[in-house]
Amino acid sequence: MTIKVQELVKEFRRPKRKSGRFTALRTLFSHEYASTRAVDGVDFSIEPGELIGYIGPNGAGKSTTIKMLTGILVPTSGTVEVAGVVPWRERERNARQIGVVFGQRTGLWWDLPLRDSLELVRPLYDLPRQRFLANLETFAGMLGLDQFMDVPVRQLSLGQRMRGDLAAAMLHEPQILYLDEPTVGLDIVAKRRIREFLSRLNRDAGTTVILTTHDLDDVEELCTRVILVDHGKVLYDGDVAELKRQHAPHHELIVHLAEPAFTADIPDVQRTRREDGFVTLTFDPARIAAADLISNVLAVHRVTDLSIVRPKLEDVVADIYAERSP
Ligand SMILES: Nc1ncnc2c1ncn2[C@@H]1O[C@H](COP(=O)(O)OP(=O)(O)OP(=O)(O)O)[C@@H](O)[C@H]1O
Repeated sequence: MTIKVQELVKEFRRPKRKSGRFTALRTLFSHEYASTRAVDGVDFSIEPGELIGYIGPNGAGKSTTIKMLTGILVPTSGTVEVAGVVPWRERERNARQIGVVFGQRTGLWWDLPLRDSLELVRPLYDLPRQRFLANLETFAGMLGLDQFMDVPVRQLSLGQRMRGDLAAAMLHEPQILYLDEPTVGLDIVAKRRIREFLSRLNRDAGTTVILTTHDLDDVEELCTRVILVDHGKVLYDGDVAELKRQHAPHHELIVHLAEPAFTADIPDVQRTRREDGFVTLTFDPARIAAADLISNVLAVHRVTDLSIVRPKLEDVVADIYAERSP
């Protein structure tokens, strides 16, 4: 069930807008086009059972890539293989092995109770009744759907609807799940529930999960690997921890001392006294381990409080975006 993407390009062309009188008419008959390279030579491969964060700023080309992986869009050039299937050539075969959830839209029937809406998934995949019912029970249990199975989809809260969408995407037991912003607009509890579900699915069923999101806490909590894209190109593909090491190598130890002056002299550590009386010690864990630093401080001072602050993925990524934006 490997996903292989090579030199993937998607260009959108639209007629150049003409200015002056009869704008719409002149645009309609114009043969000039403006083109956007939404995806500009992307390569990656994903092994079965990985849980990947596919991230990047607005307009980076994430959704366009997901749409090519799911077979909704045909690329301008390049290749995609999902378990040996070229998604846009064999859409139906591809659909049987993947589940898709777009956070901004629902795949459920608005006017039907959730149960009936999920029931409509069955014929799409020719699922035998017994298998369908067993899966429905499993996912309803995992996602806590039982209380609102009989509520029309239009009356569900965003979080409840998203859980319904996740169940709908998983009823045919796909081995790959694509999620485009599954936690957008959800409160903290609903987000946590979705994250727990994805983590369990990945751990217990070995489902490969590809997740695009602007909520980097989703990535930090769920993913070990991240693919960072901007302007249609891959900027980074690898470990979340390594991305942090490369861009924000320093951690902070924040201490509060019983005595007024900080006198411990520790090489490679920068210290600043904060207005609230705490001292911030900035250190590189590759040079000195947090535990050694703490012992060094405790050897000289009586400490009344301490905490360690590690760089957050959100800050690291915000810095990368900021450096790149014109
Ligand atoms: N159907 C389309 N026709 C023309 N241009 C498009 C189309 N779909 C996307 N684009 C353009 O392609 C670029 C990439 O869009 P895409 O939606 O893939 O980005 P994204 O990374 O998913 O962004 P976001 O985080 O805002 O959802 C953008 O410049 C967008 O305007």
